[in-house]
Amino acid sequence: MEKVRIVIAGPRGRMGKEAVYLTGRTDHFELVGVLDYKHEGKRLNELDDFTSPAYDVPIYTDIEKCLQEVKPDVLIDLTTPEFGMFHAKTALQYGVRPVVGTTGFTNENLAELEALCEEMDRGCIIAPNFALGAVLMMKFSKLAAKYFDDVEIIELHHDRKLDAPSGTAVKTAELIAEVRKPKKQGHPEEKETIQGARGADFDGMRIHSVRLPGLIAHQQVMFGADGETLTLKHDSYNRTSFMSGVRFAVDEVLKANVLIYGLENIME
Ligand SMILES: NC(=O)c1ccc[n+]([C@@H]2O[C@H](COP(=O)([O-])OP(=O)(O)OC[C@H]3O[C@@H](n4cnc5c(N)ncnc54)[C@H](O)[C@@H]3O)[C@@H](O)[C@H]2O)c1
Ligand SMILES: O=C(O)C1=N[C@H](C(=O)O)CCC1
Repeated sequence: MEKVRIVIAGPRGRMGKEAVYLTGRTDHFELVGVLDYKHEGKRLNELDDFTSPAYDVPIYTDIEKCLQEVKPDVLIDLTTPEFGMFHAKTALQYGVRPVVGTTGFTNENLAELEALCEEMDRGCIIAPNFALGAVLMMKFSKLAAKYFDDVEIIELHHDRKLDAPSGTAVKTAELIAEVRKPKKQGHPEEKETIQGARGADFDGMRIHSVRLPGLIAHQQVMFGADGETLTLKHDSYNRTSFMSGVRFAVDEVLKANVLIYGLENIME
């Protein structure tokens, strides 16, 4: 089997580091370079967390130079929305398929990438959550929303997280909105005595974001009806939990020539 040539953007980050280790333990993956905003000209294995010879690859700060020199098949981005968008666009323009875990993309970003995939005849996967259990929680939430119109999403993350609500919560709300009868929840005359008490409003349903040290990534989707509640809950206790989804996405993006937003679209 030919190896998949991979570049990782954000290799020193919490997720990027796990993705680098994933390439080290996956026989058909080959890390061929990384993209950082510093350390140009160094080799990744010169840095403390990556001393294995498997990580003797160049560090680039210029994406175009990186793509021209190492010619990857796939670029995995785990950075920030601003750079994630720039990396995904540039990769597609070079015929390289992006797998993006970075969250915080706007609908305009998604539309732009969708058009670029079509123009370049290349796939791109944007996965707000790579944990397979979290994807199932989202799928089950959509199923439950056919029967329950009242729902609140409570997402809980570590306190280093930049975006709120989480990409997972937004995606869950979007999936629910596809099937839920439109409804403004709560009492029609309810008033917040402290601003934000009822959370963010998405199509009349509420999203609550909790940020605490000690947490990694967690979500509860709570449905209510007369005399009953149904709670769907997922917890990631470490970042290795995301890596089977990253491996799956890399294998799938090679077969794709369109934008895939969410692993639920390719998980049967
Ligand atoms: N899809 C998922 O399953 C999933 C899981 C966890 C986190 N995330 C998302 O992934 C992203 C990263 O999360 P994290 O916890 O690893 O954050 P982090 O802050 O630990 O890592 C981000 C890394 O990006 C690097 N970076 C910033 N600008 C860069 C640039 N221009 N070029 C190259 N590297 C650059 C930073 O140096 C940093 O190391 C966030 O958007 C987060 O929401 C997604
Ligand atoms: O740690 C993060 O940041 C995470 N972000 C994703 C999101 O925004 O949904 C997925 C889980 C971890």
